[in-house]
Amino acid sequence: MINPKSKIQNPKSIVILGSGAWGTTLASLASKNGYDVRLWSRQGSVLLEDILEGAHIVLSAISMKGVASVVAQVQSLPVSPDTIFVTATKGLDPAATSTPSQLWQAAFPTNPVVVLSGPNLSKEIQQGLPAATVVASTDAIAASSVQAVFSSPSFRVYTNADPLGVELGGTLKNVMAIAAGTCDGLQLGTNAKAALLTRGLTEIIRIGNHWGAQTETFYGLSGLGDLLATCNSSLSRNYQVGYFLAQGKTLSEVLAELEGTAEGVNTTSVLIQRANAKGISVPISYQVYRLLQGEITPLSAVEALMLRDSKPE
Ligand SMILES: NC(=O)C1=CN([C@@H]2O[C@H](COP(=O)(O)OP(=O)(O)OC[C@H]3O[C@@H](n4cnc5c(N)ncnc54)[C@H](OP(=O)(O)O)[C@@H]3O)[C@@H](O)[C@H]2O)C=CC1
Ligand SMILES: O=C(CO)COP(=O)(O)O
Repeated sequence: MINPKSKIQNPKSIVILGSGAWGTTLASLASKNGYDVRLWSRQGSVLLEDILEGAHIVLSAISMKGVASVVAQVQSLPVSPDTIFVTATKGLDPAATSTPSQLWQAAFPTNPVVVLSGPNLSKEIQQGLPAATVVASTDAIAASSVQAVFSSPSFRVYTNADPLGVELGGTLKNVMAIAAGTCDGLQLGTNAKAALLTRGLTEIIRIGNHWGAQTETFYGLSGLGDLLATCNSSLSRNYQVGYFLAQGKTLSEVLAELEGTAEGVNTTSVLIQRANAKGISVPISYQVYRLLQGEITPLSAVEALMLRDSKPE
């Protein structure tokens, strides 16, 4: 349902929370478009309350582990009811099995909330390579406003009215990226990779539908698009986790050497918790879970998937 509650049609002032790889990249895109962009980090000297003053758009690029606490901090401060919140986090909250946009919307029930997600490896975007993304909201005006902030000749932004589907596509593909990295690390070949990604997408859609997202969203940029990008790129931290596990490293060794956040590790646990509670079949995610828990080797995960009971596609 379209719920046009946004009153800001021409935002000028953008605050970006989180100065990691993605927050910095998005700040640069909006700055190049002439917006007044303020980047906040918990390690910086500027107070959150000062930086938020007068913000038309507040975009969170905080990794999942920090989202709930940052939401609570922002909620304790005076924020205009017209401020548009944008979330670019690709994770699931362990405590509530909520998505980041659900956390923001619960804290700010009358503000517009927009999800930004797509096949967006930040290093490529920083190099000015062409890319596309999706901004999704039940508030069409808010989504269009955010589209204008980030659109450029090298960054094509589409709107979408299924924020949950867009958000879950970007989040759940991280589990498959760990599986894909493992597949490549074991040198299982192109057929295996194609089978993995195709069945992985089926699994993502099954979970997404159960959660309330629309099937067609997962065939778009934020679903299939991000699945292809992340599962085929050594730039992806989630892919790297799988790849190095297949090389025989332990998860702690891999995470110690990893540059930035691999959200898929936590997402896998939250997903399995939810799938078990709701009785959803998630065979690939379950093997990723067991691999991350150190319960099985990469090769035995492959064997477990291949030896499942025969079934129709
Ligand atoms: N990098 C990419 O290519 C893309 C990333 N994303 C998603 O964006 C999110 C961020 O990713 P990325 O920027 O790469 O990750 P990074 O690890 O580079 O940055 C994470 C950011 O979150 C901040 N943060 C973490 N915990 C807290 C907290 N408790 N309070 C305040 N700030 C906190 C970090 O602050 P500090 O530096 O102080 O620790 C840092 O600014 C992830 O969900 C990721 O999946 C989405 C698309 C592309
Ligand atoms: O989400 C991403 C690309 O769309 C980034 O992937 P990683 O978090 O695995 O690096």
